[in-house]
Amino acid sequence: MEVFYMYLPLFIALYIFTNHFLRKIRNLPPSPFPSLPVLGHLHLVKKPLHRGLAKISERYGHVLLLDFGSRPVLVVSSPSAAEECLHRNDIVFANRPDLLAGKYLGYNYTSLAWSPYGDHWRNLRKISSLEILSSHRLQMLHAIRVDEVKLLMRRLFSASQAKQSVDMKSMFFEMMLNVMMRMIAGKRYYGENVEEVEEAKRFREIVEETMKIGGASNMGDFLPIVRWLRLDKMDKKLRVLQKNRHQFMQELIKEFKTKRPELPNTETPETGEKKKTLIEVLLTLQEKEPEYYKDETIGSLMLVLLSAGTDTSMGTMEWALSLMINHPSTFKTAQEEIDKVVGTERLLDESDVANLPYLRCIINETLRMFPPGPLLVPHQSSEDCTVEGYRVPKNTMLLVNLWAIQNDPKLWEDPRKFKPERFEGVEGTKDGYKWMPFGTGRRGCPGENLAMRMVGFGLGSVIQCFDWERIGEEMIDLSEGPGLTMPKDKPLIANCRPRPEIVHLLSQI
Ligand code: HEM
Repeated sequence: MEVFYMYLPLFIALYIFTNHFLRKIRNLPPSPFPSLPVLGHLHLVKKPLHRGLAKISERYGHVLLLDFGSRPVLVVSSPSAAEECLHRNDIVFANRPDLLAGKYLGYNYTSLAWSPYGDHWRNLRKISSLEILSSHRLQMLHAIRVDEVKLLMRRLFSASQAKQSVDMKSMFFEMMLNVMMRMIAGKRYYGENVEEVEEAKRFREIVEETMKIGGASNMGDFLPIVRWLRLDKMDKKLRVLQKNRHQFMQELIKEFKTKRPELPNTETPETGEKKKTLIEVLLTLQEKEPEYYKDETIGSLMLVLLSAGTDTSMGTMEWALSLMINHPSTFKTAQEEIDKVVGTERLLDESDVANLPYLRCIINETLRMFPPGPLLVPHQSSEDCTVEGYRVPKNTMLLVNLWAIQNDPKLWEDPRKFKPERFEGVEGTKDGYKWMPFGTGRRGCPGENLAMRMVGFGLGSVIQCFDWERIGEEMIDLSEGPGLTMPKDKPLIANCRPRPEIVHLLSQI
């Protein structure tokens, strides 16, 4: 035994060096030295993950193969490498890794966001695209978004009359949740005559917890020993969270099945077409194919859309308004643009956003600096492939460091400066994978159209109707908090004053 301990350091050193040289011989992408037994490169990776990985890439290169414990992880942080993965090798990388989050929150890898590339995923994606996220559907459900933006304006107006500061994180969240819930299940949680406060609180906690622990930074995913010894309690946390999520959705489905709420204004006047919510469509499909469209499948799809749609869009509006309050001249330019295009005799409508290029530049710049998916959602290779000449083995997890690409000083002048003007004339183009906050390719975000409409509409309206001020001398704190969707560390609390020229419109809402 003594001899074993004597030679242990030698064995470890031998393992590390052999491993390192074998990588070169096998033409694998570069990786920092050393990769330790058991830990791999985890000792080098600091949180938040996107920043920690950006530091490593700065030093070792924009295509890296890291060992997260026992799991090989390809980290790419340049537009050309991202293009190779998400365009040239799009199908190869269209899988998701088998992380704990996908096991628990993704209904054993069967939900839209976690399911492997294949027929089941294609079907879920088709249903969500056709039945809720297509331009046609979005147009049909336009009235819901108008209602909810008006409700937000009314609430802000009342708060300003009462000289109260407003918590814009909550305000935007509540608006987004109402929009999503009404489009999905014809139900709202906030507003006058709504008695669902407890349910809304429950769902908010569910979304917050999902974004906190639902990602790719759980140690148990990489170090089996952590799971076996239950050192990070992650299995338990995820199991409890999933129980709550599942229960919430099943109650919603049950309520819908027993009451089948009559939705107001369910026909489009122009076509007479019925405005079905997603849950109605899914329950109709269930009648035809009960084996496939189980309550669990229906709940899982609604959960993915609700969680993916609410936090991301809300966060973008919150960051954008925070940035503008810190940059009053940008805010003024946006307000002047709205006054010129929309005027002060009517409220801004979603359709106006197409004619407000500066507002769109502000949104693009916010998504560049604070992308809600800084590492996208992890992908995984389904077979061997090559990236920038290196061999990437099957079952390698892929992290595209979008944050690093979108904040790279070699690609962007003064990347940490808020300069919406940089998007003038080029906005809307993907510009060679330099800017892709919604990802791209087969697994790219299916909600981009809805998100851009809602963010533009919500943000444009708060700019048109109110002037904004900080609550104290200090600038709005722009620190990032922990969590999947890059939340602000501290919620945005601010004062709003209705603009005198718009008061007549606000008092009529
Ligand atoms: C500002 C708002 C949003 C941003 C920045 C955003 C961004 C993203 C990103 C980066 C991904 C991962 C892409 C990849 O893995 O390559 C994604 C996936 C996804 N997003 Fe969004 N998203 C937003 C809003 C929405 C909305 C409103 C919905 C729907 C209601 C939605 C539904 C989804 C779904 C279902 C996926 C998983 C797709 C799949 O795995 O096939 N997102 N989103």
